[in-house]
Amino acid sequence: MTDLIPLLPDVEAFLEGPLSLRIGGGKIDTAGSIEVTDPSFGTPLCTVAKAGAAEVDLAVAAAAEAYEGPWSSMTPDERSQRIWRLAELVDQRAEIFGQLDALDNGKPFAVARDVDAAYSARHLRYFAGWPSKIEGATIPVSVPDRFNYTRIEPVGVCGLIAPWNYPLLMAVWKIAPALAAGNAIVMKPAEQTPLSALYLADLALEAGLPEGVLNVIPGIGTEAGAALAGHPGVGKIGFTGSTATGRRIVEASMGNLKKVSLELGGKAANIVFADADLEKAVAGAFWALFGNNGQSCTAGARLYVQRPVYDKVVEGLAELAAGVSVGPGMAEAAHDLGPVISERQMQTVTGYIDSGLSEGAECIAGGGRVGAAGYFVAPTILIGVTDTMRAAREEIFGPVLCVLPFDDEAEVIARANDTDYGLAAGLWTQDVTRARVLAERLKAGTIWINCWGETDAASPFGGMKQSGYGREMGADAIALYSQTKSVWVV
Ligand SMILES: NC(=O)C1=CN([C@@H]2O[C@H](COP(=O)(O)OP(=O)(O)OC[C@H]3O[C@@H](n4cnc5c(N)ncnc54)[C@H](OP(=O)(O)O)[C@@H]3O)[C@@H](O)[C@H]2O)C=CC1
Ligand SMILES: CCCCCC/C=C/C(=O)O
Repeated sequence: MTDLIPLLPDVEAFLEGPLSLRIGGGKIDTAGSIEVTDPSFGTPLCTVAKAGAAEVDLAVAAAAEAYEGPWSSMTPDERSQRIWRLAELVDQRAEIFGQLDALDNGKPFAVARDVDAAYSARHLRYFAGWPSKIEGATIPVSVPDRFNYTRIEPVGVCGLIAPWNYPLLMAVWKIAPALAAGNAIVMKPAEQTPLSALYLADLALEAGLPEGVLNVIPGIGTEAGAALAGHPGVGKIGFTGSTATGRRIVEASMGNLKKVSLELGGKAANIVFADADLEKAVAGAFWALFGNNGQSCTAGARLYVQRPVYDKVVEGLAELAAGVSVGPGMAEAAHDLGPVISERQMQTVTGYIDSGLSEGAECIAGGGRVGAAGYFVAPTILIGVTDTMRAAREEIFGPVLCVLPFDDEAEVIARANDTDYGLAAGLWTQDVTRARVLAERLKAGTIWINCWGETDAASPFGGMKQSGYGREMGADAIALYSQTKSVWVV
């Protein structure tokens, strides 16, 4: 029997509910509900309200009212102060957020608190600085006796759709710039992980955001998500999730031609050259995939290793895999990884392992489910993989690393780019010229050189090709949630 961290009284009270929709500053109950599962045990965790199309209408109306009313009439400084205050509250309640994400996502509590919650607070703080810096320009037009300038204005109501892999952080990646640009929000968290977003909506009121500025409506993607994406009152959708769902969102958005930004799937190539600092490269490549249990769009899923160091790298990876500990999100004992998100995801992931093995790959670590309770998959390393195998081409989104040897630079660039995705790529080398050339030639929105997974609220993040479009974070994220107006004066 695993000892579990006791629930904080605030978390117990929150889970007792009602876990209603947060709309217009109020709590709205619904006829239907979502049963949320604890993936660490595969048991029921709680029941939350489920938004349908009618509740999406309500939430969009509440957001529109808040946008037209108190939110737009605040000065940039007043908006800044409220976003900053929200950041402070996220920091102060990091333990609560940590427990909520550990419970419904399964990630280790310490990670949820020290990474997800801490980065979320930092993200909000960065964007809290923006409202007073969103500047238009005076334009040197060649029309005599005319003055032309631009205003950067909010879109209005933004629909934000989040995934389950970083429940709080992915929500905040969108909420923070959308608020900073002056928009009102309807956020739909993933059905598996609605808790931290609901709690954030309560904190937003405490931080002084006017009622209706941040509405949070748990619901099913094909119902509430689709209704939001198709809603004529929504001017912009910010989405993170699968490429397949991204396509559906674009289709649904066409009715009113709303702006859309998409942060989608990936199958990142991570390249270890023979001249790399191997100790760093092996550990870096290991956690590039196994961090967050492989459930990251940026996971370094295709590890290309130059042939002279291939055996040594494989040996190092296997040693690291043998030392990894897995456990329930709320386990008292420190551990590295939790379960995958759901029984369906566990089947998907183990299915990819089986498909790799049936196509001729060899498993040198892990290989399938761990235990009979909860959705645990052992960290799995496949060698003998070829570029054409399904496990090497498709996004697995779980703890499965494919290791592939290569000979020279031109070959590995071509193989790394031979994918429909283009979110991230990385390389390990001590040759600066090679690093510069690969940074140019790899077709991905983020390139990591001698590191992996670094992100910062100030640095743009997003994909090329079918990994999506639009850049979250930094000045680019403000542009995603703004529109430019040109004003002519006589
Ligand atoms: N890029 C990334 O970070 C992510 C990639 N994925 C990939 O997607 C695979 C499947 O995971 P899944 O959770 O189904 O991912 P989805 O892309 O379907 O889910 C992401 C979000 O989109 C919502 N959604 C689903 N269908 C629609 C729709 N038609 N219109 C609007 N919103 C919708 C979901 O709602 P709900 O879940 O409530 O139904 C969820 O909030 C994973 O195995 C992984 O490969 C998944 C998550 C994140
Ligand atoms: C601690 C920061 C992790 C950010 C990882 C980025 C992944 C995004 C995604 O999976 O959507």
